[in-house]
Amino acid sequence: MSDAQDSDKKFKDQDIAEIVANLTDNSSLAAELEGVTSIPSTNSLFQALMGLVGHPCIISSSHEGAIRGPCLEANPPACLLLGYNKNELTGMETNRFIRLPQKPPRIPTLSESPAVFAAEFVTRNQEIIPVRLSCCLLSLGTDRELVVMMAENSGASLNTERERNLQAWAFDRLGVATAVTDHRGLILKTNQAFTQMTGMSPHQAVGSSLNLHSPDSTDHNYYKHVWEAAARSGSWQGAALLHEMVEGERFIWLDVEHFPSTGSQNAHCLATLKELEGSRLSKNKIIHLAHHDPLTGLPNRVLFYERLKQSVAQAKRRKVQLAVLFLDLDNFKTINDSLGHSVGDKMLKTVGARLLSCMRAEDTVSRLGGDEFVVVIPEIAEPEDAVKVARRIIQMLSRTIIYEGHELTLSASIGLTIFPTDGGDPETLIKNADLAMYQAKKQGKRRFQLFSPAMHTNVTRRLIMESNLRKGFQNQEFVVMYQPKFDLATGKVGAMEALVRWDRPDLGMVSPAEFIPLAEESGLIVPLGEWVLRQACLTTKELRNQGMEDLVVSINLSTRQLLWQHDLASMLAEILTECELPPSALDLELTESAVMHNVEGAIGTMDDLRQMGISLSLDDFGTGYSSLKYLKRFPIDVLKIDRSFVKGLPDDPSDVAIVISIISMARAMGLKVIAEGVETIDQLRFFLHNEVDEVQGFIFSRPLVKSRLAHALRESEDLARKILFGANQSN
Ligand SMILES: Nc1nc2c(ncn2[C@@H]2O[C@H](COP(=O)(O)O[C@H]3[C@@H](O)[C@H](n4cnc5c(=O)[nH]c(N)nc54)O[C@@H]3COP(=O)(O)O)[C@@H](O)[C@H]2O)c(=O)[nH]1
Repeated sequence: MSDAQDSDKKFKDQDIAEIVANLTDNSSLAAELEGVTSIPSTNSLFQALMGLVGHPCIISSSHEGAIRGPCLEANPPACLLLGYNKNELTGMETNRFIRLPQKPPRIPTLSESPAVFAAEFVTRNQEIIPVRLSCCLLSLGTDRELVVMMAENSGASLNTERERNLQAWAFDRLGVATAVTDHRGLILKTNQAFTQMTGMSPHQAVGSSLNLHSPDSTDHNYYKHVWEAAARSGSWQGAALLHEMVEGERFIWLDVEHFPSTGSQNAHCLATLKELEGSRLSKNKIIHLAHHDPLTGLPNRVLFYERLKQSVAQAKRRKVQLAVLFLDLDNFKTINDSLGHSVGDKMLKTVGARLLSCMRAEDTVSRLGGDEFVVVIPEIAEPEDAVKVARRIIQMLSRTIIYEGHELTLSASIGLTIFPTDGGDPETLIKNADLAMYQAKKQGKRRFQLFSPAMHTNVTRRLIMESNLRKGFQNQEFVVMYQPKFDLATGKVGAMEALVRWDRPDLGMVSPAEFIPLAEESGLIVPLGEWVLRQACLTTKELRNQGMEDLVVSINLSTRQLLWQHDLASMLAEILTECELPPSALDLELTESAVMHNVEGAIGTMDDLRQMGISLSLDDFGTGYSSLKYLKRFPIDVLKIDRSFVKGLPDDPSDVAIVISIISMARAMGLKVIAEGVETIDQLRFFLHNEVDEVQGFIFSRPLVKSRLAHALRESEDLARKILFGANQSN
């Protein structure tokens, strides 16, 4: 028997009533519970109560009246907030997911009012969530004690309590059977309609999987395939066979929507289950529905695996080669987002039809979901045959499609694997084809790529680096350095740019150029970026307190932060308030490529930030699209000339021409101009002569560590004035 079960047994009914009353201030419920004499079992009542409390509730071991030891019980809201399922949380040391204040208050017993204090939850993805913990101590009679805690999220960005309650209430009363699951399909929360349909109580459901099978019960990995497909494509729809608790088997229509991870939160899924009435649909029709993509009519992921399995077995028997082509459309999301889903659907149907038209009857063309298609050629004489097919597909797809007045051009990236060289089983063949497709994308899209084993080494290296990056963040190995920007008119430091570094115990300082792209890809950029923002604002406040009253801090925002972090503005407002800084103390540097990634989305966020009073700089200007059409629309204050153009100054005529036109353009638009990467006195003269507002570069100062920063900034200011006025005079 586990600790948790052991301790549950020892709860007294009166204790439970008191816990509820203490934590939820619901004295009438407590009174009612005290009066109940025929409670079926204390354990089930306790479980029900834990499920009823809308806030995250946790029961942990205790030592000398403090929260210490493993977690014994956690309710669904706690699992949801922390990103773990119940089985994972039970038994986990509480200090892994709760950070207590340095001096936590004494935790009183049940007969007293609960202790209420600020603490932090650390989610599975290392996101820190500030919470208000209400705790009381429950003595088990012997020398054992437990702590019962209820958390309220104290983050400013959260909705009001009423809104949260309303959402929970609405979810529970939705007429459709619905479950929130983790990314693997483990249930975290269900509603009343779900209980009615499946016969599974919330207590039975949470922590387990849906009892779903393929309609013909043949595919044992059906559940896994469905959740994988939803994760890859954003959603999955199809028929399934539900094994119910009470009534046996039933056909249902399953719709799984994937809610992506934000880097600070794990991915979740929303599964809705609807009746598929057997009387109206024949079993054959249901089986067909379960195996075909409703949009294109092509075999879906389930049938594709089935066919690939058969083809591989046949190729083994006949000792022939087989080819798998994994195809992903290029920039499909942009088409969907900009022209709407009906245009997107039309494109997918066209792709399906075109693929079918260039394959033979014995080949399998299937849609795995989203914009992913796979082609299996069951027999080829040599790999070159598959290469020819890949070329034909690329050519065929690139023919223009006219739809509702839009002239659309499609392209795809294709990864190729050959059986038996690149894999002896369906899973390996498809995994390696996917890897090769990823390489084709990286190399510029609209191309194909044959798999090579070296791709694995690259991926493994990337995974190791990603895991090190996460560990490094947990172990606080990151530091922020600051590089001053000098006002050319006064020689004073008007601003400083915060630049993050990874100080690895084994390798020393690692440049952000190496780890920021990986942090972006893995989603770690969100918590890391927030940490940089907080550190930089705290440092700026300290410097302002030490006499640099108008100092501004520039902080780099990555693409992901700008475009996908929906709480960016509220998070910035929170940090500024916390650090007691006015918004004018903050300048955000956005790269041209980040902004161009999604122009409309970026402009929306930029407008919000500008309205808050935060200034915006366009970084690396000139290295990307440099579209004047867009530049005019961007709500920015500063244009930063990229150091790649500064490098050749003042001798390289192209650099001179580019930099002078950037400066005149910025002037015409009323923007401030900053030059970065200024290293030589000649470059400085050039910018003085061309009346640039500020410069940043090694000529005055390299990035500085935080200790003695005020002193170092003043020293660099003295040096700048000497060099500047010297440079001015010799001009
Ligand atoms: N999203 C985030 N990106 C960040 C963050 N911190 C840094 N970065 C980006 O990483 C890139 C590389 O930065 P770094 O190695 O820190 O290089 C900066 C300066 O050290 C360098 N610099 C400055 N002066 C000179 C010089 O005279 N010569 C020379 N060779 N290099 C110089 O330039 C980099 C600053 O570039 P920019 O941001 O374009 O102004 C870089 O792209 C950073 O943006 C972060 O926290 N988040």
